[in-house]
Amino acid sequence: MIEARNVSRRYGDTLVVDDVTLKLPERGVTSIIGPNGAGKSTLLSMVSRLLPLSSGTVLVDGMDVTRTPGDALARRLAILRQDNAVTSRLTVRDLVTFGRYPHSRGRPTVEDRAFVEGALAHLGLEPIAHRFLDELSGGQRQRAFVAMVLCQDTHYVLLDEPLNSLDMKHAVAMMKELRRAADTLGKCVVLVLHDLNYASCYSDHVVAMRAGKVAFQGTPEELMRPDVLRGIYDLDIDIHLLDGKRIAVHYR
Ligand SMILES: Nc1ncnc2c1ncn2[C@@H]1O[C@H](COP(=O)(O)OP(=O)(O)OP(=O)(O)O)[C@@H](O)[C@H]1O
Repeated sequence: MIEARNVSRRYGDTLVVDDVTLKLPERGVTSIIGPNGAGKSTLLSMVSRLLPLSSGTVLVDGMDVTRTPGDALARRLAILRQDNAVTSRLTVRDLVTFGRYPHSRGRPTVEDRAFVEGALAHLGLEPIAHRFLDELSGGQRQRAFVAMVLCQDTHYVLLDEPLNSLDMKHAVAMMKELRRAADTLGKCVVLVLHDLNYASCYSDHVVAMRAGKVAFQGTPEELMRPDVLRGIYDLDIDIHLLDGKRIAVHYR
């Protein structure tokens, strides 16, 4: 389980994550939503130790992330960051193979290669596996990075805005792939999302952040109510029931 205890992060005098205490479900898909600047990425970065905590503790399966050796954490938890710049010239297959590093240490086995080919196939990357990352569109590159993260085959899969740059077809395919990872492989998938309707249709649990604090936690059904959403976004959002799913409409 991922557990944050009184976690804060400050920049100068500004608290951007403010005393957050939170337990994330051990399995399934959890979406973190909330307005720009609410602290979602900062929280995810602290959970994955990309960013030091100003105070508090993050535990992953009881291990304090600040004291756990990097390789031990990398075998339990993988993260897709928002800024996926790569400087060296890598092909898609090289990048995805790199995801196996915590297991292969740079010497991929037959099993590692099978994971790579599986991840390429699941994300529809086979036709472009030989292409260099700097020859790809934004959405193709985003899918390659997600494949790298999934290839790490960790129990905890953290993704900061995985739908960035994806068209509707690829966004739906990505969410189905993440659901598959949760449902058939039993993983814990945690993602930062801006689109409420993807959060509503594909999550088991939703955490909403606002101004550095957890403003709401619950099921999509509990989230998708105009009064709850107004409290998170300061916006009038209508909810419509469509095929049993709650759909938000905010255009007026
Ligand atoms: N290096 C930094 N120095 C100063 N302030 C920062 C730094 N990084 C982030 N912040 C501030 O911390 C706050 C939280 O940022 P964060 O990226 O966690 O928000 P977010 O909820 O992920 O937002 P978005 O939806 O826009 O991606 C913002 O006000 C941001 O300006």
